[in-house]
Amino acid sequence: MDQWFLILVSISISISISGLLKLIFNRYFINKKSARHKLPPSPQSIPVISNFLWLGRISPSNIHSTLNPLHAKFGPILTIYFGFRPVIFIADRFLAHMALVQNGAVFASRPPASATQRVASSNQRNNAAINFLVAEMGWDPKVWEDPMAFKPERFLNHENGITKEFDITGSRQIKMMPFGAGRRICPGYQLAMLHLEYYVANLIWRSEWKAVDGNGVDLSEKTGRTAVMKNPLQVHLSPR
Ligand code: HEM
Repeated sequence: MDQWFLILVSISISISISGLLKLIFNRYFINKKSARHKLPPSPQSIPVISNFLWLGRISPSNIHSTLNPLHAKFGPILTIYFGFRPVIFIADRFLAHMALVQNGAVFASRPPASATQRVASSNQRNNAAINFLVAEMGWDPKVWEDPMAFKPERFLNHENGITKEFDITGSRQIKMMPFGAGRRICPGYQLAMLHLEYYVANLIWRSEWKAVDGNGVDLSEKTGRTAVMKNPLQVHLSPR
């Protein structure tokens, strides 16, 4: 009986070890060789250990501080392995337009929702998840003058003396993409825009707003699960 038990345990251990070795071999030798020309650059890392460390290092609250230096070094598109899964990060609006609008059909599939993928709009091609760093695009000073300032008039386009609404769908070029872009753009974006405008217009129409200390509104933000006001707005509200 004892002998059979030992034999069974030895067989299970051998199978587990060979499975693990095969996974590592595939990931580091076969996949890397065939994917070298396909996947964007990736930071050098200690095999296996670093892959799992990224899982803890990149979270919604520190995604920008972790990725910014990597983008500065490797460019606007890079690959990070989360465990054995390649995750591609795109921080450039031209690349986003190329992927989501010009090649929309190729990038139209989606993975199941998970914490990191909720950070930004994401797609999946084969086994690689692709994340678009939408906040980076919306803060680009090359596109937006003084991007953090409250200037609602920047969303109005003037063409041949005619004022046109800003194209939030990014169909011609992406300047910001709060609703995604291309084939899988949020189908509720028009309803959402209407609702938001209606909501804000009513708040202003029905009530007078005065900052408590008489100062202006502080638009600086901090990141938690989502971006929130660093110094929350305190106001005196009175009916008009
Ligand atoms: C301010 C409000 C809203 C924002 C910022 C927003 C943003 C988004 C974003 C970023 C996506 C993902 C796009 C992508 O994967 O590339 C999305 C998807 C989606 N949104 Fe919205 N959304 C809003 C309101 C709404 C409303 C009001 C509806 C429905 C009435 C809606 C329905 C959907 C659906 C069904 C999808 C999935 C589309 C797909 O995967 O093909 N959204 N939204």
